[in-house]
Amino acid sequence: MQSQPRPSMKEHRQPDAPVPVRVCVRLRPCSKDSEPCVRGLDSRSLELVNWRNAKETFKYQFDTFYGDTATQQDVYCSSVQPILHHLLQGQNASVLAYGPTGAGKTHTMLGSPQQPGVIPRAVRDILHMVREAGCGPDGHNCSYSVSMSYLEVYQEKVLDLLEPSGRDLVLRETPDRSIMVTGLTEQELSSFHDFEKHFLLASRNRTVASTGLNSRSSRSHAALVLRVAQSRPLVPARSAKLQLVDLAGCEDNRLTGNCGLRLRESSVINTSLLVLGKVVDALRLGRPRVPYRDSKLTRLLQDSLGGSAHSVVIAHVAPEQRFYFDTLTTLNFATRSKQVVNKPFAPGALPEPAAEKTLQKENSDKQKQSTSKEGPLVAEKPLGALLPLDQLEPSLVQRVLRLEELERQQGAGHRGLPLLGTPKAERKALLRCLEETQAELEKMRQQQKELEAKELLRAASTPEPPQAIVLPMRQVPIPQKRAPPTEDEGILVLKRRSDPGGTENAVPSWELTRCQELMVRGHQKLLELLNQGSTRELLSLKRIGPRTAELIMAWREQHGPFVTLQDLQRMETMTAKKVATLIKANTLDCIQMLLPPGPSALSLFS
Ligand SMILES: Nc1ncnc2c1ncn2[C@@H]1O[C@H](COP(=O)(O)OP(=O)(O)OP(=O)(O)O)[C@@H](O)[C@H]1O
Repeated sequence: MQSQPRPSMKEHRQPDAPVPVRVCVRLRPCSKDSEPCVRGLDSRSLELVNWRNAKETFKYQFDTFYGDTATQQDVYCSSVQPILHHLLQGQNASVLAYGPTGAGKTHTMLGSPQQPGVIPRAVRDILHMVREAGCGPDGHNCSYSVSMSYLEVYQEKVLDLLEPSGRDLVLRETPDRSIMVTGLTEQELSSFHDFEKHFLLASRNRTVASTGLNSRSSRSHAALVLRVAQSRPLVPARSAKLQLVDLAGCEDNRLTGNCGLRLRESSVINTSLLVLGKVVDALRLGRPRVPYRDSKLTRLLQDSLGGSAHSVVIAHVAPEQRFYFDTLTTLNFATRSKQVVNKPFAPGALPEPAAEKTLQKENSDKQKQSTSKEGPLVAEKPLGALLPLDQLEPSLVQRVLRLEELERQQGAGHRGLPLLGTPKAERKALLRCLEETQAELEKMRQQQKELEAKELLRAASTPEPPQAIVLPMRQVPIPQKRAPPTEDEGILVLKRRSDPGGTENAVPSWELTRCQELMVRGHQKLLELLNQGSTRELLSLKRIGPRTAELIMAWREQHGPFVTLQDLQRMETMTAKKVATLIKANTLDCIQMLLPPGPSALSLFS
């Protein structure tokens, strides 16, 4: 099946005619030691292996597909350059680089001195265009000026990169429904040299770090904003902006090996990209509420998606099998983005509320049209390298199933976007299982709340436990079964009795004391391991087998870190009893990790 022919960007349009978001996909070259699971078919389509059936592939079609041999010039000339002239007409434009970490977004947007990307090329062309342009769109003499701003959205904060202050800048909607960042520095550009000077300095302020998948991974979404202002005698000045956005990549933290701060960053990045997906869905389905405000990123991109800009999404995919899931989600995001329609207008020509309604309807009509004609198809010729099911990580299978469930909830399954082509009966069984799990989870959450409430009450009525010191012990047997007559949990530590009148040769005497503080620290250590430990570290804990370790990793990725150890109960298959046993089995070991090396006497009781 073929997609609707999409209007070329160079076509003549009515000034306020709706324009679909243009969507391109770029495939990064495959690393030497890996087999690809995706390949290009022609200049618009590509195919991705169907992991369920070795003989099938999913086929996708976009406005343009750039294979692994496409150059920076190819991408720029056919996808970005054609939208720049709109800036001189007072209309906004944006380019969004989307895709998983390490798939080549920064390469496309920024490139290198040898292979300059979209940003330097666009700046050079815009400066050239305004120098050449002698008159405005209506033929009157006018003068243009160009300025730049550079910002990043890091951990849900909008930060100025040109003059970094660490201040979270406020996003506001202007009367012409464009989004502006208050207090963001703007630098006038009169030459490319000016741009290089400011941009290079500002780039050092951008948050990048090394992860398991990319030695210079962007830890934030970065947007370069170029503003082209027109001024004419006797007419109010007007301006248009070009947003060039290098989105941070969605991250599979089993592959990145992220922990600590990197893991927290990753969780915020993944959440904002999730909201981006919801915005795209709301727009394409013509929903009355579009959740732009649910994240800073989507609020910033309000113009670009469903707004007034001429937008291009360049989705990036990595061909290696380990990126399979990310490739699948990226291609599906890109497919959904094709159904978003924008309505560019020049400032001064505000869209009427009625016109906005029409735009939403157009989005929804376009969605109906394209879903009945497009979508991943099963290709006749299989892609050589396949991903056998038995080699797939269980967590990958879980994520795919979750995706299917999402798809079902959005009602897209029957409209030509089947992700995996799961047979109906199997899909039904899986969905039933997912529903049961959801119900079970809800029940557990309730139990958790009740437990927490009880715990709070109990803590409030318990007096402070006595302080105890842990001392190294030599040749002193630990009485195993002696527990103090109290219901409180604690750690037994062997402590030297204070012996004020003792002589040098006196045999020291010892006593067992309960120490709650140590246990709290042990629990904290355990929580830290559960939140930041690698799969190997998780497996080194007692009562954690491969499946539980996988579940913990998947949970962390989807929901962020556990706040308390009791949060473990929110995971599938973890009952309150199992969690209690797990905690008890590991607390002593965790305390031992905190103590200086050497023998010590500890015993746990509850
Ligand atoms: N089309 C390409 N041709 C050659 N090399 C590429 C291409 N795309 C990406 N690369 C290389 O792959 C590596 C990762 O690319 P890049 O840093 O652009 O990924 P990214 O998607 O921006 O990742 P992150 O989201 O982690 O910042 C870089 O070394 C880059 O030079």
